[in-house]
Amino acid sequence: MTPAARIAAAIEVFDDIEARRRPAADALKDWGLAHRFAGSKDRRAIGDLVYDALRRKRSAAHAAGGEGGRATLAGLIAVHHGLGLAGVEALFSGERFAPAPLEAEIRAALGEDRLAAAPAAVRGDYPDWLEADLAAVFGDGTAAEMAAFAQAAPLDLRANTLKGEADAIAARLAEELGRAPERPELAAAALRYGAERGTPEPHVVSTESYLKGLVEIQDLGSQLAAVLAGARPGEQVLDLCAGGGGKTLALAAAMDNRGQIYAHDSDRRRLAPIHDRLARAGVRNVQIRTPRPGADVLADLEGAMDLVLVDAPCTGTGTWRRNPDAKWRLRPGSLAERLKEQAAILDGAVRFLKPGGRLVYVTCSVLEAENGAQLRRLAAARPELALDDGAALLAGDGAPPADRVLPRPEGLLMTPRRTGTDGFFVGRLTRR
Ligand SMILES: C[S@@+](CC[C@H](N)C(=O)[O-])C[C@H]1O[C@@H](n2cnc3c(N)ncnc32)[C@H](O)[C@@H]1O
Repeated sequence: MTPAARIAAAIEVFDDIEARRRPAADALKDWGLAHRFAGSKDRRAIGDLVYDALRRKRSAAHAAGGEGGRATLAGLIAVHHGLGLAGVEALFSGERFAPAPLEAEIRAALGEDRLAAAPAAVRGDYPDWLEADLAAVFGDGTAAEMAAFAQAAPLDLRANTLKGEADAIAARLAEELGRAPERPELAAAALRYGAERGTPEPHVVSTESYLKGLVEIQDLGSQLAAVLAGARPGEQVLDLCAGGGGKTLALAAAMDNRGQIYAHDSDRRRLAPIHDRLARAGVRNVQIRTPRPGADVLADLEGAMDLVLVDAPCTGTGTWRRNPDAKWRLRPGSLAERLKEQAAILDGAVRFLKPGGRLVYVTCSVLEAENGAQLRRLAAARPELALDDGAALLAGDGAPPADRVLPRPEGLLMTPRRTGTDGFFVGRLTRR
């Protein structure tokens, strides 16, 4: 397919996502099934365009003075991909399989610099209803912080130190993929393949390193959240919302397989992949506590934990680089639901702490209501808990330097702009 034909396909898929309010992955899959002539390179390029257009939906459409797939793709290519009006006109040629020539209004808008004077929510590509929440956290930096959420995310890996040295694992992966990973300075075990337009993401999951459990796919922010949890060899640790076990595996590596981790999730289907992942990674200090109807499967852990990790269900605003369609689907009602769940989980987590035990709370959200406000509420309701600030968290081994995170009174925030990660909040309370 020509570059112009790929853009025409991206416009079609984008409009399908918008019209039917469906996940981007489903719309792309359907397009692929209906256009079997398109090769894998074409499908990937179309997918990249669609995801990029979703990340920059507001700013791109605004720059092109319209809305919908045509305006958004035209604005994306002119402004964000740097091709300018002439570059877009060459692609929107109306020739076979290319998009039809630009409407006069789009051409006129692209001839101006409409973004410079646009409101922060347009420049930063986020929904208006979150303006106050985001400004409360980022202040004047809101548009810049959120613009970083509109960039494509790298592929981050964690070298599994239970199976080898990070340097040796990086070298092996470089050989298998014919491309050396970067080594982000913020975590000793982190490996990274940057997202470069036009360069396909390496197929890590088919490498021997991956199949043998030498590497896990995990955003650097998630890796750092596990480091900041501060699990030490020999401790008793409850991973209360373990899901597929991303943080469980990182905790086990930090503990060098010593001590005990109990991995639980209220949803047994979410927990299901953890069995294979633990085996592949050579983890031996995890007991999986699968929920059973009517049973308290964690009753014996009451008052016995050095560390309880609550990696809470959240709105996922921190993952908008990877899930840009979720950014536009999020509604106040779902935020309210997550807030209720988080409060209930936090309240329920306290019973497991032994005196001196730490409750570490993690979300992949940047919204204050889901983060600091939850911990302030819990600390006020439970005088036996002391709320630690961000500085205390950063004093631990392997923590990122203070100037790379946004310190908060109740913990700290990582963001794409500051930390080069997804958005993550980490806070900690200690039982007196
Ligand atoms: C952010 S995800 C966990 C991700 C996981 N820790 C990881 O690192 O891969 C949040 C998880 O919380 C679980 N969850 C929701 N409500 C819960 C509850 N009341 N108790 C325990 N887990 C819960 C969800 O099923 C979901 O798997």
